Amino acid sequence: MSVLRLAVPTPLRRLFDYLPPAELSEQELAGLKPGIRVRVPFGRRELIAILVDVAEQSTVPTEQLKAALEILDSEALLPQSLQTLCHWSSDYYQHPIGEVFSAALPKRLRKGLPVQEQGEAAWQLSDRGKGLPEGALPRSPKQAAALALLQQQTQVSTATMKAQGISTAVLRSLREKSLIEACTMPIAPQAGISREGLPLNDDQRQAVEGIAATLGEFQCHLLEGVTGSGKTEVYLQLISHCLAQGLQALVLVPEIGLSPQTLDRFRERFDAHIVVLHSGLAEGQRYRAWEAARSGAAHIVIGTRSAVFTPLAKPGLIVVDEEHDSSYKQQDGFRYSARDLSIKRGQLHNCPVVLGSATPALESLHNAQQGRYWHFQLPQRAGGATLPQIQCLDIRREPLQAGFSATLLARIAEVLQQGDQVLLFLNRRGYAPSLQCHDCGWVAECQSCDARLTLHLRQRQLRCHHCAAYRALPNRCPDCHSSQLLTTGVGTEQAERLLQQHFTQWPTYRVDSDSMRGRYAMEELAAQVNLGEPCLLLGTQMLTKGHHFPKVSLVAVMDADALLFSADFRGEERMAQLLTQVAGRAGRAGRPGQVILQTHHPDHPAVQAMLHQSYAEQAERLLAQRKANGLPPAGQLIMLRSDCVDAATGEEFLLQLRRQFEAEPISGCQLIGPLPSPMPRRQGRHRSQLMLSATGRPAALRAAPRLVALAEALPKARGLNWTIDVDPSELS
Ligand SMILES: Nc1ncnc2c1ncn2[C@@H]1O[C@H](COP(=O)(O)OP(=O)(O)OP(=O)(O)O)[C@@H](O)[C@H]1O
Ligand SMILES: [Zn+2]
Repeated sequence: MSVLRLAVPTPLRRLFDYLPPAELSEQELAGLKPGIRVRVPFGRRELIAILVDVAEQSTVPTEQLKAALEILDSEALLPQSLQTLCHWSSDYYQHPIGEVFSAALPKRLRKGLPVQEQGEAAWQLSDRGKGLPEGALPRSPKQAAALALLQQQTQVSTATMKAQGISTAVLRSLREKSLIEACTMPIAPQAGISREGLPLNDDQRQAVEGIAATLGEFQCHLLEGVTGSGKTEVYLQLISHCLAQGLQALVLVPEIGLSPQTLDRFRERFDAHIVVLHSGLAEGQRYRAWEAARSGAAHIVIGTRSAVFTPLAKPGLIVVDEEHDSSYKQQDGFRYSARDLSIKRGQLHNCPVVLGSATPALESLHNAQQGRYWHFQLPQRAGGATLPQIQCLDIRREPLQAGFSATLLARIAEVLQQGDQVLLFLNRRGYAPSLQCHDCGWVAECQSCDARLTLHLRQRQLRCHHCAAYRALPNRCPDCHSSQLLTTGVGTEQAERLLQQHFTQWPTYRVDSDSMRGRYAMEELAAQVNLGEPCLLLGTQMLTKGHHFPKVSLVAVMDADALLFSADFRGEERMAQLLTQVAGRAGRAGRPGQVILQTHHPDHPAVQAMLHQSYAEQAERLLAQRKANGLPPAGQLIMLRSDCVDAATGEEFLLQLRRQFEAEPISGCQLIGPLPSPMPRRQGRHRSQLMLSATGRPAALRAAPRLVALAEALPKARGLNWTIDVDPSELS
C-alpha cells in the first residue's frame, strides 16, 4: 500500500502521511513526483501540501490515515536542487518543513491556484477566418495585411503586429467580424544581450577574470571593494559572461538597497529580460516574475532576501550585494540567512557565488582568510575619485541647535555656497525620542513595551517604534497637569525643521520611513538630487545604502554617540560598517569628499579607529577579539527565545530546558541564561532568552535538533511561545 509523505504548512516539525486520493489509479500513483502540490484535509481546514515522498507504508495505522483530496500538479513546482535547499534549510534552521516550502512558493501557488503558462498576447485566425475564401480579404489594407500575416504564421504577437504598423483598433475590428481571435503565445527565450561595459581597471579585471573562470563550478568569492570602487561594474561584466553562456544570474540586494538607480544600471547594460522580486509587488506581478525565472524566460533575477528561493531553469551565477547587510537575515518566523543560503544554493547548482561589500561581515572575512572563499580586493575608488577624509568634531560644551553644532552649520553653509550637496545622517525618525514632564519627571512610555514613546510633531502624536501603539500628544502632564513638557534627543523631523529655518535658500530633503512613503518616493528624490543643484539630504539608514549621489561632498554623522556602547557583541562591527558606508557617500565623483562625526567621545577607541584605520584594519582587530572570546565566526550561537504574558513562565520553561540539556551535555556546547531579553517586554509579552554557544559547527549541528526535541517534549504552559534562532544576528 502506498502512502503520500507530505510537507504540510503547519508549525509542526514533521511530515504527515496521507492515503492517495481515492480515484487515483496505480499508474497515476507511480507517476507522482516529489515537489508537486496536494490538497489535504487538516483538522477542520484544507491545506496545500508538498509531496516529499511516496512511501510503502506508514508508522500510523492505516485506519487512522486520511485520504488526500486532490493532486494539483503533474510536474514538480520547484526543481530538485531547490527542494533539496528547502530540506537543508529546514534541518539547519530547525524550522518546520511545511513552512519552509511555503516561504519558497509565491502566494498564488500556496493558495492552490493552477500554474499559468506565461505567454505573450497574440492573435490567430478563427474558424471563420480560416474558412475565408481566397481573394475575399477585407477592403481595408491594414486588415488585409493582418489576415495575410496570420495565414502565413499561425500565431502573431500583438507586438509584432504593431511593428508591422497594424494597430490594436484594426485587430479589434477584425475580431468583431469574428475573423480572428486572441490567444497567448509561449515566449521563446531569447539570448540576453549585453552592451559594452566600462574599461576595467586592473583590480576590477582581476576580479572579473578570476570569478568568470569558475562559471560552471561551485566557488564562493568575496569581493571586497571600498565604497565607489566599482563593484557593481564587476557584477555587470560577470553577468554578461554568464548570459553569453546562456545561463541566468540571480542578484540579491538588501531590502532598502533596491534603488531605482541600481535597476537602471542593469536595464541600461543589458538587452535582456530582467525581473525584480521584492516585498512591494502585487501578488500577480510577483508570480509572473517567479514564473519567468523558473521557465528560463528571465535572464536576470534581482531581488531581496526571499528571492534566494526563486527557481532558475539555468542557474549560472549568484551575486549577494552588500553581503554584510542585516536585512539578509529574517528576524521572525523562518529565521534564515539569505546570504548563507545563497552559498548553499551555489553548491547545489554548481555555480559561483559572489559576496560583495565595502564592509564585509567578519564571518565572510574569516572564511576568506581560511581559504574557503577566493578573496578579491578593490582598494581604490574607480574613475579617479578619492576616498573621503574623516574628521571628528568634539561637541562637548558646544551649544547645539536641534543636534547641530555651530561649527557644523558653518561648514554646511560653505559647502552649499560652493554649489555642492550635503548629506546628514541621523538614525532616528520622528521629532524627539522622548517626552518628559519638567515638573514631576513623568516620561511618556508605551503601555505594552519597555520603551519610550517617540514624539511625531507633524501628526501631533506619541508613537511606539516597537509596536503599533500611538496616542495624541498631550498638552499637559497626565500625572501632575503641568504644561512644562520637554523633549529630549533629536529625531529627523526636528533636524529637518532647523535646516529649513537655517538654510532658506536651499531645499532640505528628509529621507526616512515616514517621509518616503509610496513606491516611487525614493526614485523621484534620487532623480531630483541628481539634477545636481545644491541641497541638503537628511536621513536615516535608508539614505546610506547603495546610493550614488555624485554631487555630495560633505557627509555629517550628527550623533555618532548613538552608535557607541551597544550591548550586542556585534555593536562595534555594525558601527564600523554603518559609518564606513555613510562616509562612502561623500566625494564619489572627482571632487574630494569630507566626513564629519559629531561626538561627545572623541577619545573612544571606536571613534579613534574610524579616524585612523581602514575598515579592513578595524575588522582585523575585531576578528582577533572574537576569536579570543569564542564568539562568531570563531564559535557558533543558537538562541532560544520565549515570550509569555507573564514574566516567570517563559523563564521557567527555558530553565527546564537548560537542565534537561545539561543532564546529557554535548561536548563543545555551553548554555547561558535564561536571561531577560534586552527589551524584556514587547507588545505586552515578557521575553526571555537562553543562548547556546558552540565551539564550532559540528557541535552546533548536534545541539540544535536536541534543543528543539527537548523543548517540544516539555509541558507547554498556556500562552507560552518559544522560537529557535540558529546564527542569530541580533541578540535582542
Ligand atoms: N572601470 C571604471 N572606470 C570608470 N568609472 C568606473 C569604473 N568602474 C566603475 N566606475 C564608476 O564609479 C562609480 C562607482 O561605482 P559603483 O557604484 O559600481 O561602486 P560600488 O563599489 O558598487 O560602490 P558602493 O559600494 O559604494 O555602492 C560609478 O559611477 C561607476 O560608473
Ligand atoms: Zn509599544
